[in-house]
Amino acid sequence: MAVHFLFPAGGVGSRFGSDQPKQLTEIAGRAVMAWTLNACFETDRKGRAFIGLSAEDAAGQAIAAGYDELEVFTAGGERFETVLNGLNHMLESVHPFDWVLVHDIARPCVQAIDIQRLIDTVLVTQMGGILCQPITDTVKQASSLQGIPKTIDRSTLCAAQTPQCFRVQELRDALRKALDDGVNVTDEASAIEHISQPMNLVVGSSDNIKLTHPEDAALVEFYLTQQGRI
Ligand SMILES: Nc1ccn([C@@H]2O[C@H](COP(=O)(O)OP(=O)(O)OP(=O)(O)O)[C@@H](O)[C@H]2O)c(=O)n1
Ligand SMILES: C[C@](O)(CO)[C@H](O)COP(=O)(O)O
Repeated sequence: MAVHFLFPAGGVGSRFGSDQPKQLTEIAGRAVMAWTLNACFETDRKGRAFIGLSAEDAAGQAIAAGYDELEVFTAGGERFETVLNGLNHMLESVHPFDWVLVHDIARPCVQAIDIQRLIDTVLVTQMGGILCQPITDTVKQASSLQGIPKTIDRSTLCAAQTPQCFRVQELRDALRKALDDGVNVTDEASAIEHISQPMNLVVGSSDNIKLTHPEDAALVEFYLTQQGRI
């Protein structure tokens, strides 16, 4: 079965706060979305690649047009809607049992070696999986900023990254069910958890950060430099 990429790229970056979608931010002369796509296309994926963009995002559309292998679909108002649009679009022409790697366009420091390890794990086990990172801080349960918070055993916790890889139809159906059931879906794994399916947790790299706040741009540049990509 093929392994495809789906890039949700319809966000506006409200927490980043610039006057354009954050994935258009230039780092060392190249847009964040281009750094992300270049890293992903270094992998041995043997599948197609789809990107969800807003119709108003002319600059994003222009960058996407520079990649022959990218197929564009229309993004939704929320991340899960973009992913759902993409999966529905894919199911018109790919095999439902194919695998899809969903990767935030806003994670430009992802390394091909980590994506490849996720792909290999999924294909060997024939079970979906996600890249993740063990939590290093002591974690408090804090429903308010007062009172005595509970400390949570961090050995049971990890931070979810992307890519997250599942079968195309299973993920589409799981996302739909999660939405029908009113479950808050911030990543693909949330939907798969809701249908009680197991998945692989593949430890990735701590530099696979998401460009979220303005200060993350300097970190992205630092990590890309450290990786020898700048
Ligand atoms: N309607 C949306 C919202 C988000 N995303 C994508 O989902 C990924 C992760 O989302 P996030 O970091 O939340 O991006 P934004 O929505 O752009 O940021 P913010 O929440 O700060 O507005 C990004 O690649 C973003 O482009 C998307 O495809 N469609
Ligand atoms: C998918 C994700 O990047 C995994 O960490 C995350 O869930 C996106 O959600 P956010 O609320 O926009 O950070």
